[in-house]
Amino acid sequence: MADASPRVLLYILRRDVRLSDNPIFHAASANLLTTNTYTKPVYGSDTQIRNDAFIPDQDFPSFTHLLPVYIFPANQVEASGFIPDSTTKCPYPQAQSRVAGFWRTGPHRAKFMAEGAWDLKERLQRLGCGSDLQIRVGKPGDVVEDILQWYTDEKNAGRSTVDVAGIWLTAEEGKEEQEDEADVRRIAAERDLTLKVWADEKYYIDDRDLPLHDIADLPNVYTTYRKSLEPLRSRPRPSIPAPEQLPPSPPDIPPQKHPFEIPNSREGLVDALLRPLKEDPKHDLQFPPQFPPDTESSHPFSGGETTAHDRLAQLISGGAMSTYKATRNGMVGVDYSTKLSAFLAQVKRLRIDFMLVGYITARQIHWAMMDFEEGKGPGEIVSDYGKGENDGTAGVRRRPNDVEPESHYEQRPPRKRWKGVNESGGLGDTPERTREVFSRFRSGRTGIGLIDAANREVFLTGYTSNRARQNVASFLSNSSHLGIDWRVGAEWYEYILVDYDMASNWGNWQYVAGVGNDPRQGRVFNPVKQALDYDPQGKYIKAWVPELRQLSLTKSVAMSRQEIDEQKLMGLYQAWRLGDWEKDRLGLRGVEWVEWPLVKIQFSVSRGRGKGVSDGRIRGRGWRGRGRGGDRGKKRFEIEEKLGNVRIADEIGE
Ligand SMILES: Cc1cc2nc3c(=O)[nH]c(=O)nc-3n(C[C@H](O)[C@H](O)[C@H](O)COP(=O)(O)OP(=O)(O)OC[C@H]3O[C@@H](n4cnc5c(N)ncnc54)[C@H](O)[C@@H]3O)c2cc1C
Repeated sequence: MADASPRVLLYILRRDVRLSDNPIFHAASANLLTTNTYTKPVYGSDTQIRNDAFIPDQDFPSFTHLLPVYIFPANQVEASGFIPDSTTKCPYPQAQSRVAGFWRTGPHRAKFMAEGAWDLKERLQRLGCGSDLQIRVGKPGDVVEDILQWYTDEKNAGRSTVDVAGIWLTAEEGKEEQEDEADVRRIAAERDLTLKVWADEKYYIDDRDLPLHDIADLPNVYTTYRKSLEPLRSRPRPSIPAPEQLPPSPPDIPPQKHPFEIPNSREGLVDALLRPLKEDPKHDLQFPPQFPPDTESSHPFSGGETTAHDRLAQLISGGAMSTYKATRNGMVGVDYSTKLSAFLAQVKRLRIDFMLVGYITARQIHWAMMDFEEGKGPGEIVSDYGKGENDGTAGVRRRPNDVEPESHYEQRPPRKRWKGVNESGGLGDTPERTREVFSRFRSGRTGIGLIDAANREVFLTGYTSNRARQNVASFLSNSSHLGIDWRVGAEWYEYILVDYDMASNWGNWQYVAGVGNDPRQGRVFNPVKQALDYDPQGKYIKAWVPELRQLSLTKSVAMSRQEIDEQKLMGLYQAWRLGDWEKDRLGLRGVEWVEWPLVKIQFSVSRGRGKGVSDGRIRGRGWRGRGRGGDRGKKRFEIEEKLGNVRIADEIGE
């Protein structure tokens, strides 16, 4: 006779917090099929299933129940907010960064993660098969140990009949994640339990389809690698549909171990994550940015698989996906770029690949675009519907993503010297002064309009465009500007970004700071020139630096003809360049970031052979980058830069 004891499979979720395109949930659902407790779901006719990924094999333990557990890892997310009694000490060290001591997860991402976990909990509950997500906090090894020990104790005491059948989790290659995995592996071995670490099934292009035999064959340059994979449209494997049934949660569920308590609402979860951040004055700035009136966040989304798919549908049916190539360098509004990064980023990821995985997968985005290109599904009113790959969808497939493992950044030989926040970088700098400068940088009070707008935006919303990030990273790390240790900037971004991803963040910072795999060295962004190019009417700067909103940027040149006043524009880009009369009028006389900017960039726009400036970009001699040559003749301004012997970059990567 079959053993009637419930046999529970423990599934430790990491950054695979979604129901669809999730190989483990799919396999657990397939396990139901093999144990014939329910009828096989009928999937849409075009949906192929990744048979080779999840057909139960001999490694699969037999189980009757599934216990999905999502853990807020205590080394990355501050756990003390889950302790209701403020006199009890948290058993874990504070989750702070190594160089500058920031919290590793700031308020925007903490909220997004809580929302995402809660969304999955509700999605599982809505299946109506008794499945549910358990949320825990701690070191993953400790949480697994506690769960297993609790079942052993309960069984020994005759209070439960549940046996643990095995543990499943997905592989991750970050250093910390590998240590967690090693802990779980050891614990499973000590208890003679089956552990299955699932191979990564979630990349845009599956490992098995890469044209490489060995990681050593990987080109150093991203573009070379990407070209080796063209055409991208034919590459990804089908994604996996969401299961319609799962094994139920076990009858007995271990509680969260003392001293932590898990709130039983989404709001409670958000509060617990935010409490330590609110209570710690250390990261308070003297002048923290305030949300400007009438400015809207470019990233108004909540976390989770549900919102991710809503956003994807909206991008396709609203046409933004098709216009992506033309708009992706924008900075104002929700639709100039996809804003999918935060949904994708809830996974740590290491190797070079195209996109990240979390609440939604790159494959899912790809297949939604394929449907659109082939005239299936939503988007009928968009002109490109059914007409194959267009510039926009091709552009999304090609987003660059050259990354490097977090563990490597400290091992890189220092090719440059930077100012340090804890000790001098050996440049005659003092840490106190560097901290002061860095504090003004974070507050958006450097005096450089584009940088200040970007830093205020990211502080207030957790998001800023790729264009802005490139400028900010260059401004902080480059010796022509602030020359501060780029790792401090990367840690700040780790804290503040809603879409922080280890690989994308550290990889991009390395790249911009000139310590990455970049065939061209010595890139410096001139944020004034960049503002001219990408914010020619000052809309972005005015949105986030409201002190400058009343600055009129036009002048009359003839009856009823207005022209951009380049002197005023230069004043918007660097307020120290405003005349005293204008400063008085705007109430900016004596204001630190106006009168004493951290950097003065000598940059002028002088009339060339042509005349006037249109509402488009102003271009200068020697201009490189977007639309190279295409606008020649339309705008005739000459731009003089006096940044010394440095190369000015317009574009990073592609
Ligand atoms: C200094 C710096 C730090 C960054 N930190 C992060 C980070 O922590 N997390 C993160 O996801 N992105 C990071 N980026 C990359 C990029 O800025 C964001 O991915 C992008 O702005 C997110 O907006 P989006 O989803 O609308 O992008 P889209 O332009 O719509 O691009 C689509 C997707 O492609 C990927 N992508 C786009 N650009 C890049 C890029 N340059 N590098 C890597 N992936 C890219 C993202 O997954 C993005 O969602 C960083 C860039 C810089 C310069």
